[in-house]
Amino acid sequence: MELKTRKVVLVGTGFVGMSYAYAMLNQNVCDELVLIDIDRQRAEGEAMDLNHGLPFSGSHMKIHAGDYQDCADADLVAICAGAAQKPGEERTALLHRNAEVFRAIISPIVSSGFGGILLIATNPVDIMAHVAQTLSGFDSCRVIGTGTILDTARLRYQIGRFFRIDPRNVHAYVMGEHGESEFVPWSQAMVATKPVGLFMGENGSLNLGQMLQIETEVRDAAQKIILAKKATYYGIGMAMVRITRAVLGDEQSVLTVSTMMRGDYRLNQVYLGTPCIVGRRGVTGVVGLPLEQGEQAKLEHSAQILSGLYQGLRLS
Ligand SMILES: NC(=O)C1=CN([C@@H]2O[C@H](COP(=O)(O)OP(=O)(O)OC[C@H]3O[C@@H](n4cnc5c(N)ncnc54)[C@H](O)[C@@H]3O)[C@@H](O)[C@H]2O)C=CC1
Ligand SMILES: CC(=O)C(=O)O
Repeated sequence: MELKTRKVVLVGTGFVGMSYAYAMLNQNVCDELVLIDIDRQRAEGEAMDLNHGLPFSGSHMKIHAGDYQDCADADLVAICAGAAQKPGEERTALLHRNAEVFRAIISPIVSSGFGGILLIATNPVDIMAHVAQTLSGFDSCRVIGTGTILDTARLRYQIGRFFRIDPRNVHAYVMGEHGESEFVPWSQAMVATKPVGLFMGENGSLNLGQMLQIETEVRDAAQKIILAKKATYYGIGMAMVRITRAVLGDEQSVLTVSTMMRGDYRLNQVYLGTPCIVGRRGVTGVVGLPLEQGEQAKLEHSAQILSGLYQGLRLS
């Protein structure tokens, strides 16, 4: 019996796209990786460069530049195409430019007959995932935004550093918009199974002021990196690989991706970041955390901002 190959198409071979591709190669995540960019020459050059790393990787991945017809039999299409923030610019300032980019990209993906999962990283990612879902007409479970997975990684890293604990043993989430209105539901933050407020590490326990400081550092991390080196890409590239692995391996992993709320947290018809169950069929469930009243209000505030911006596009 012939084994089914795992095929991924990447649209947008800039900083984020190529960090994703490089991590995909190093982690040997799929059998075929196709690179698409409006700048075909760039996609071809990137494919050549990655192929020259194959002899060092232990991977047999087939990597090549392609076009939208390649989406027809792909398991997952990842989109990182579009404009990125300049120093001081908010993610939401990119909305209209990137909505135009998506009008050009989504239609040929759909026309190819693509039946897999769409993974969106382009900012502002929650609204861009919603735009992709509307333009494609796909069931929302098949259209996933990277949401707050990167912010959550930044949070886990910061809490781990404070307590000198492996971040993989920190279970805490950033929820809401991947942007200014995101927040940490501290009532749900644990080290191992112990609430973060009760945990004692080498530096003692985490007080409210320190929690606020960590939350602010997480929220401002992107601006700080963009000011220092123009763009952020390694973290998001690896986060996208994590989501891709969950989909291709049908892992049913809990990841803070952006998905359409359908009555979850008493919210409807808005994409935002929340812990979700991710597998072969995309998002198969939203993990409903018992948020405190103030945390629920922050989530609703985030939803209101995202919903207003999406509706301003007048797509449907
Ligand atoms: N979700 C997240 O957590 C993160 C999202 N991002 C976002 O990812 C996006 C990409 O960022 P970078 O890679 O740094 O930008 P970049 O400018 O390096 O790359 C963008 C690529 O998109 C391509 N492109 C533009 N229009 C296209 C079209 N119509 N069809 C095909 N390709 C097209 C460009 O040729 C370029 O290669 C930005 O929107 C950025 O804000 C960046 C970091 C984290
Ligand atoms: C650029 C961006 O969205 C981030 O690094 O969080």
